[in-house]
Amino acid sequence: MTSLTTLAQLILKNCEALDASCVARGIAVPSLDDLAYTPGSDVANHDPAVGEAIRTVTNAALQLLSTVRPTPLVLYSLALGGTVSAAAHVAAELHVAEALKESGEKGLHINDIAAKCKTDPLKLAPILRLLASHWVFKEVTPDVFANNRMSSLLDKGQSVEELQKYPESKYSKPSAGMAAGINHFGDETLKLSAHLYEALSDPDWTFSSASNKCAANKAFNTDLTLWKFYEQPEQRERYDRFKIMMASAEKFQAPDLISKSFDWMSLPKDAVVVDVGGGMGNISMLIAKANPELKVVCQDLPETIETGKGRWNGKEREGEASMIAAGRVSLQAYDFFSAQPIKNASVYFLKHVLHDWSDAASLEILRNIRAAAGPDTKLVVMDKVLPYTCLVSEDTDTTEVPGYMRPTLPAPLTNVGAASAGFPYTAAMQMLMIGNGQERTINHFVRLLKEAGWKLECVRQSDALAQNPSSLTAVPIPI
Ligand SMILES: C[S@@+](CC[C@H](N)C(=O)[O-])C[C@H]1O[C@@H](n2cnc3c(N)ncnc32)[C@H](O)[C@@H]1O
Repeated sequence: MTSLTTLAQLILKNCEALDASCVARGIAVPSLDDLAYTPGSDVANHDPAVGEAIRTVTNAALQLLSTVRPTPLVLYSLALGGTVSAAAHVAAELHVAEALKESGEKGLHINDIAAKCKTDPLKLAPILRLLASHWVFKEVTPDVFANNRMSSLLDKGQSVEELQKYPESKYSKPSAGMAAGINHFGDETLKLSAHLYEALSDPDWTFSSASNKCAANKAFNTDLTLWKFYEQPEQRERYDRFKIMMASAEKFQAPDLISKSFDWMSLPKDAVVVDVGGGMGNISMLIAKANPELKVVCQDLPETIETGKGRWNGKEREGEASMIAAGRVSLQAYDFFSAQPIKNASVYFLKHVLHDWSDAASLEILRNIRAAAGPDTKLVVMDKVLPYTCLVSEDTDTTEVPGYMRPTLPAPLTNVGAASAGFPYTAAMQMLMIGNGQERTINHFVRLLKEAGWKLECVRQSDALAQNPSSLTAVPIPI
């Protein structure tokens, strides 16, 4: 039987290890009341042992909280999670963090904050109080709020006056990526979430794999896929915000993610790597820079390829422009639902592509590549490998994929997913809502690839809980 103290002891043991790691790094354990966040000041770093201890603390603390709190209350708190997202969205849109910047730890009265942010103090107060109860902003004295470590991340790097005068350039500073993400989640994600059941319960949509029969279509009352919807002139602000969020999210990924995604050195000189659905070519450039003997072709839809060509033209990007001039990187317009024009490439690389699509659509993409593949071709898929929330032992799971990291749990923990603090599962929900897409478990990948004529040869993972995308290498099999 699990006692509360068993859980508490697990937390204690791992907190001691984290304290020691902070001492060894010469940093203080950060306070949630710190006035600002600075990169590198988190307890978390890239040390795997630190990551493991954090996951255990997270998991044990969440299990402890869910155990001691009244069960109906735990469920209601979960169901009300969307209100926090809405509150953070309002705070970021009204520029509250910027309004509080000057007043430091003393903070500002809610009436003054509301006046600066041009809103009603009686409406803003409950919003800030909900956030403060989650350590985003701090109520320093009654009705007086100040910034803290978490709310400082909402600061877009401009004054309230500038932001109000030029709203179209509110995300122009590098620090605005976090606010772009908060506003995307509080706008699109929240709207889509509210329409998920409507999409699932529509009798004509329930079993549809079409990417225009999902929550996004109900939420925005459109027949267009989300990507086509975004391309409409009146959706420009949302689309730009999405791109800024994606670009800033890349910074949180492990820096060696791409170099470790495949044994690039094993390829012969002038081997062709096709980055299918490669966007504007960021990843193609990374591969080509690290492996100057390869020829990398980035394929994407015509509009994206055109934008990409402009992007690698400027003076500040001479390195990239010269790789294009030398033919090391090229950009090619191509729709991956049609026949693949490059035959027998050494590698077809698909990063963050398949998760956007249902199984039916993914099979089409994979089969088009399979038809172009030669006997020595490798397929590299980079996506999350979604962990099961239950523990799977080697005895019960017969999947044998070299490199697959089976999650483990110290007793008395019972929920693998809790250690991830939800992240891969919320991503899976987003994929479902934006286009009937899927984040997939290892067995799901094995099945899907096999059906398209590929055998999953190995997987490279930096962690077992999908905090980073994994890289799956497959080889063609007879169809
Ligand atoms: C999530 S992004 C991933 C981009 C890039 N691989 C990365 O990881 O940064 C998905 C990409 O698929 C592209 N895409 C969507 N539909 C496509 C299609 N039918 N043919 C080719 N590319 C497509 C999008 O334009 C977008 O660049």
